[in-house]
Amino acid sequence: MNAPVITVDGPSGSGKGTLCALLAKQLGWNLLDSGALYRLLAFAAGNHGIDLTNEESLKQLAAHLDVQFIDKRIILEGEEVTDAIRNEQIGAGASMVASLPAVREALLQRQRAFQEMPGLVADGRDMGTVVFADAPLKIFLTASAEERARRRYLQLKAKGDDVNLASLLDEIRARDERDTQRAVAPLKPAADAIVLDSTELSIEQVLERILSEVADRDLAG
Ligand SMILES: Nc1ncnc2c1ncn2[C@@H]1O[C@H](COP(=O)(O)OP(=O)(O)O)[C@@H](O)[C@H]1O
Ligand SMILES: Nc1ccn([C@H]2C[C@H](O)[C@@H](COP(=O)(O)OP(=O)(O)O)O2)c(=O)n1
Repeated sequence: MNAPVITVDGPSGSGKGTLCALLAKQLGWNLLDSGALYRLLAFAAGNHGIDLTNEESLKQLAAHLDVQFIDKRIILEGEEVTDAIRNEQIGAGASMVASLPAVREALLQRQRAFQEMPGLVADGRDMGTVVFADAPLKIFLTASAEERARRRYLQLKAKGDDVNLASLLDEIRARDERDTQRAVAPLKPAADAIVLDSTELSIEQVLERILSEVADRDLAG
C-alpha cells in the first residue's frame, strides 16, 4: 500500500512551510519541502556559474544535485545552506528555474521518493496537481498579497535581514505572476483541493482546520 499524502500548495507567504512542519510533527509523518529543491538548484547554479535560463545545464545540475536533508539542516555539496537559501533573491531564482519543464521533470522522482510510511506532508506549488495527483487530502493555502508580504517582512526582519515592505510586496506579486502563468505545472488549486484563505486566520486555526479534514478522512490511522 502506498503511504498516504497530504498536499499543501499555495503562493509565497501563505503559511505552507509553517503548517506543513506542524502537521508532519503532529502526525509523525515525513515532510517534503519541494520549494527547497528549486531554491537549492538556483543556489547551486550560482556556485557553478550557470545562467538561470540555461535549461540544459540546469537539467543536468538538477539530476545530479548533491543534497542531504539532515533533520532541519540542508547540506548542498558538503556546505550547510539551511539559512542561505531563505531570502527573496534565491526565492526569485527558484521561481525562474522552476519555470523550465526539463528542470521540473528532472526533480520529479526525487520528490516522489519522499512518499514513505507512515505518510507524507508535501509542501509546494504542484504537489496536488502533478507530483501527488492521487493524494487523499489536498489543501490550497492562500492569503492576500498584502498579508503575505507583511508576514514575510516580519519573518525576515526577525532573522536580522534588512528588508523593505514595499519591495517585498512587489517581489511577491512578481513571483505569483511567474508561478501562476508558466506553461508547465502552474500554481493553481487542484480540482479536488480544499481552498483555505488564511488572511484572517491564525496558524493555530489553520492547523485545526486541516487536522479536522485529516480526521474526517481517517488518514492518521
Ligand atoms: N495564519 C498565519 N497568520 C500569521 N502569520 C502566519 C500565518 N501562517 C504563517 N505565518 C507566518 O508567515 C511567515 C511565512 O510563512 P511560511 O510558512 O514561511 O509561508 P510559505 O511557506 O507559504 O512561504 C512565517 O513567519 C509564519 O510564521
Ligand atoms: N513544487 C514547487 C515548489 C516551488 N516552486 C518554485 C516556485 C516558487 O516561487 C519557488 C520557491 O518556492 P518556496 O515554496 O520555497 O517559496 P515560498 O516559501 O513559498 O516563498 O520555487 C515550484 O515551482 N514548485
